[in-house]
Amino acid sequence: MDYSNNRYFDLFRKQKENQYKVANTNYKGRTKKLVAIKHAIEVTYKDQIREALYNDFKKPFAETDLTEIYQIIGEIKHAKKYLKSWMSNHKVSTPLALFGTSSWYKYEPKGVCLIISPWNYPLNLTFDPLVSAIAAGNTVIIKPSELTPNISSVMAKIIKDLFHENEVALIQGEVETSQELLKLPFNHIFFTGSPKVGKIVMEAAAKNLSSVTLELGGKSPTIIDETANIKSAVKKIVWGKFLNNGQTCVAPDYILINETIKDDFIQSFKTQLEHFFTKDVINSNSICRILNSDHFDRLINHLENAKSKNATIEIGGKSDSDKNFLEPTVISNLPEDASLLESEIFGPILPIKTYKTLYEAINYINSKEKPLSLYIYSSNKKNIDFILNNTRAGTTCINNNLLQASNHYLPFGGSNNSGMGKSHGFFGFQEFSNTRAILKQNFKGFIENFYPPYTSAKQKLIDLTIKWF
Ligand SMILES: NC(=O)C1=CN([C@@H]2O[C@H](COP(=O)(O)OP(=O)(O)OC[C@H]3O[C@@H](n4cnc5c(N)ncnc54)[C@H](OP(=O)(O)O)[C@@H]3O)[C@@H](O)[C@H]2O)C=CC1
Ligand SMILES: CCCCCC(=O)O
Repeated sequence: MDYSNNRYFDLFRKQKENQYKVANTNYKGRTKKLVAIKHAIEVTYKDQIREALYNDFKKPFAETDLTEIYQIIGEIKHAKKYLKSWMSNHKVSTPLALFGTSSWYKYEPKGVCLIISPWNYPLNLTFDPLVSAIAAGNTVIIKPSELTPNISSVMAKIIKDLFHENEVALIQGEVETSQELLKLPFNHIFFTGSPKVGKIVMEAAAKNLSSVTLELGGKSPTIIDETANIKSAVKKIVWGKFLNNGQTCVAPDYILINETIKDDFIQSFKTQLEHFFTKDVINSNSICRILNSDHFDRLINHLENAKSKNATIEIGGKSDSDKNFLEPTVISNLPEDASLLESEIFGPILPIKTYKTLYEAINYINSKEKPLSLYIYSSNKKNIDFILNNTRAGTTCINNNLLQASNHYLPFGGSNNSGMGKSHGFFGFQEFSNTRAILKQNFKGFIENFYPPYTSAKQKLIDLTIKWF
């Protein structure tokens, strides 16, 4: 296939020519690169990162520190701690029939990789896979979102500071840039974004049989049963829902609550919201803005759709289009065809559905696509086990939310429509590695007894081997 007319082919070719030099960097060399990234984001560029994300969509410094910078530092510390083991030869047992051989497997780099990342946690969701890719010994081309230009420019500076373009390069650009890059025969593509675009990426990857990791989104349900500690559940859900103003892939998308505790939940929710953001939410410095007018309009359309179907606005509902601001809003009595119950909300609106029995709640969840996250608030182990055993999800938190995305020992990712492949820690390292099996013939063993010609004596030996070994 001739890629020479592709405007990024020259860069791709340089990385391809450089891939074995990068691949053969030892443990110390790879951790040195990771430590350089850690220093850049927690010292050299920290203020620029904070300012850039504030200028992109008023992300509070505290949230930048916690959900962007800290997440990457944790990922790097984790990789540093375990990379030597991950990179080692992993010996395996030898079956008797293969007597005379020894076997092991090792993780080898996939080669030249592409990372396409979204706008909502741009540093975290670009550098987290980058840490895994570097730990696994790959070269990387990065295409961040055009929708957060300030942080993309800072990330470009960091990458240019630390890497030659034949190892890691960041290309700023629009959708057309992604589409042009997707035509190239990358060894692996790590995409984070919507299921809609995930399908486009997977289709493009198929043309070159590039392997993919798809970190997608979806409607993450939160079940609250009658045994839940309501006050505790509300505090966690208000935090998880309005962190990044609901623009979080693992945010609780909607609530399924036992009908007997709905009113208590609403009352407690109102109190908690005021405690976090005061009554004057629009001027709170503890909540970011909706990214842009497109997303603002999308959310207002959801609200108008709900009102047109006589849904109940339990909390909030006020907006200010000049500031892309929508109050944290809780809505109940939504009909099944309400748009809020159909597409991922990705913003500060929380639909509430009541249920009579757990079966009803589980059947509703299973009528939808498999979610990225499923949350359970309950103090009844039987209920918790029943939900876990009768639903499917990429990740789950019990009596909390979001935290499963911050434990580097856990695999992070979706299932089917919410994604494929996993990231974070060892799982991210594996995504950017090919597991190579190796068997070595050390001395004469059994196997040559089964070579042709197949005499009756050999057939007897084969029968014995199958029966006993
Ligand atoms: N599983 C996870 O870890 C996460 C999943 N998500 C999901 O991502 C979505 C929100 O992020 P968002 O950025 O809006 O997602 P999009 O899918 O719209 O965009 C993701 C990336 O793909 C690029 N892109 C957009 N359209 C195309 C196209 N037609 N061809 C090639 N590339 C394209 C975007 O570029 P540009 O922005 O420049 O247009 C961006 O870099 C939500 O669904 C959310 O659930 C978000 C965070 C984490
Ligand atoms: C708390 C950090 C979450 C990052 C990925 C997301 O849910 O969008």
